[in-house]
Amino acid sequence: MSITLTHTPAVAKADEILSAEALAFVEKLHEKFAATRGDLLEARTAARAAVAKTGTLDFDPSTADIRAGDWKVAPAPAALADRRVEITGPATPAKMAINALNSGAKVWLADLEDASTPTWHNVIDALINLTDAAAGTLSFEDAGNGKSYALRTDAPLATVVVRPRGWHLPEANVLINGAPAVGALVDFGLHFFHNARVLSESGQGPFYYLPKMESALESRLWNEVFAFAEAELGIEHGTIRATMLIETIPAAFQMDEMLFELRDYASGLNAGRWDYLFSIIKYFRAAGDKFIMPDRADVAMTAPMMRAYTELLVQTCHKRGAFAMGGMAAVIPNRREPEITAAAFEKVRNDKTREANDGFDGSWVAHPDLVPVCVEVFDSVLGDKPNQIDRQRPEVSVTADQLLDVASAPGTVTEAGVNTNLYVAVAYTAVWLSGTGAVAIHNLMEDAATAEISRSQIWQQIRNQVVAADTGNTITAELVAKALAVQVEKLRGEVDNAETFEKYYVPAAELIGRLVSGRDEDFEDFLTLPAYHLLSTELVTK
Ligand SMILES: CC(=O)SCCNC(=O)CCNC(=O)[C@H](O)C(C)(C)COP(=O)(O)OP(=O)(O)OC[C@H]1O[C@@H](n2cnc3c(N)ncnc32)[C@H](O)[C@@H]1OP(=O)(O)O
Ligand SMILES: O=CC(=O)O
Ligand SMILES: [Mg+2]
Repeated sequence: MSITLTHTPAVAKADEILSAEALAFVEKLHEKFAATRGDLLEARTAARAAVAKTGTLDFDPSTADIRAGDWKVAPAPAALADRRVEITGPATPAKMAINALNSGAKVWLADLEDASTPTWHNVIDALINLTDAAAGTLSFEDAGNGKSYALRTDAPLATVVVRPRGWHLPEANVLINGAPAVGALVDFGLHFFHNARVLSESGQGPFYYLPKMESALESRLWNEVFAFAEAELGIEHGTIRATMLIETIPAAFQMDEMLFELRDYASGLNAGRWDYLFSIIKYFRAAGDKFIMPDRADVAMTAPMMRAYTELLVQTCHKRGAFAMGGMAAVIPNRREPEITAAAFEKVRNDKTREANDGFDGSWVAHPDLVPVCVEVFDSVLGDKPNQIDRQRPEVSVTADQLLDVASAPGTVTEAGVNTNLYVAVAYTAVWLSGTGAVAIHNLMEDAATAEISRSQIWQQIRNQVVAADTGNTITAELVAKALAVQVEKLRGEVDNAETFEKYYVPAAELIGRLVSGRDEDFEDFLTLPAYHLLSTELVTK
């Protein structure tokens, strides 16, 4: 094996993160696990192809004993016993990390995934910030406005739970035997190497959120990675805790199995609603009318299929002694516009109230100003208790048909929805290419998961010749091409800087134009794969 860095990022302390010992550890992880990861990615394609043939999915009879068995996951460590509010956000720039740690949330999901563009600079700066946070030394001076940021000492900081990249993403700046490294193993490996011991000794721990998994075998791979990593660094077995996102449709059929595979490490499951919707569209994109998703703005968590998903998640988690974590309401406040903030608070309060009443143990917010809203709701349901894991849901009985009941979701497909999707998909992709992985667009948080819905919906609508409810027009490739041109011109008018527009918006529009075509050969498994190719070749953002 040989490991090579193609660039050294211009970040202070990069050399410490990329020390020879740390890189040797990452190399070992690759040696042992990269091939299995490759096989599992191929298995994803085969699994989806099987579903495309039958047009359905079901619980696996061969794992019925795991679903019926009486077993529990490892107990929660004290630092993760109360997760009533979790703030999510990127770990770079450092000011965002500090704002999240200081926000009053119990947990900070430090995101190297949906909310992060994996430029080499971002990856390394995030890892440096996380390492400084673990050491308690993180601080930041904003050169733009002179504002200083420091970790608060008057109240507890949020417990850090790091979300590495999903299994699919490569890391082009680390070559192992000449091939790009696995992004997830770079993120996890470097974070664990530098922080596992210091976090464990300070009453926290090496805690992770695991995204976008599609099968229990992928959880098994993480289990093996964790056991190996602990043994390699002399950390006690079972120190790591992992919360898995249930954000793909095949994973919804394997919640028990995924917890079982990671039972020494599992802390809970999270209902990652945005990627979940994307995954349903992706899986059933060519399966006809039964699976046509209404406009993104219409799909609510109260839709029958989303109720089935969240009810099953809470029931499964609590049966196994695991946390059930709620998801993200995408509305965000605006400090300059009180009416928008009031509307966001109201929507988030409703969303969290439903979750807390359903039995979730806590939930996510995207912005510091939403922390008190979520706390208030969960306080009122939890009372003195740190969580409600003891609340069993024996009355819940969810079937495969209910999980797949897209047809009963209220809402329609409209041309207005197509236009919004095109606008958002291009604008988000451009911002992503410029190095920022989450952005507010029209008072909604947009990240990789929400943008995936936007672009995949249009592909599905073209492919299935959906008729728009507002205009009566059939959504065709030609109609979308014209609509895209209009949205791109709108964006051109809104972006002040012509150079920025040419550099990021033009390639973003070209990419989205291809991805939405409705042709099989243009549907990419993840928007971020071709976008990352652009990033690491043509844009070469370091
Ligand atoms: C589908 C999923 O996976 S959801 C999880 C992944 N997505 C995310 O994590 C998105 C998290 N949220 C964000 O990134 C941001 O809130 C955005 C991009 C949506 C909006 O950010 P901004 O436009 O900067 O919001 P705004 O101007 O209101 O921010 C006010 C302050 O709060 C800070 N802030 C906003 N959101 C966050 C956050 N999530 N974490 C930490 N600080 C934050 C800003 O940095 C800013 O700080 P400052 O006053 O010190 O400069
Ligand atoms: O990661 C969360 C999601 O909703 O996607
Ligand atoms: Mg997600």
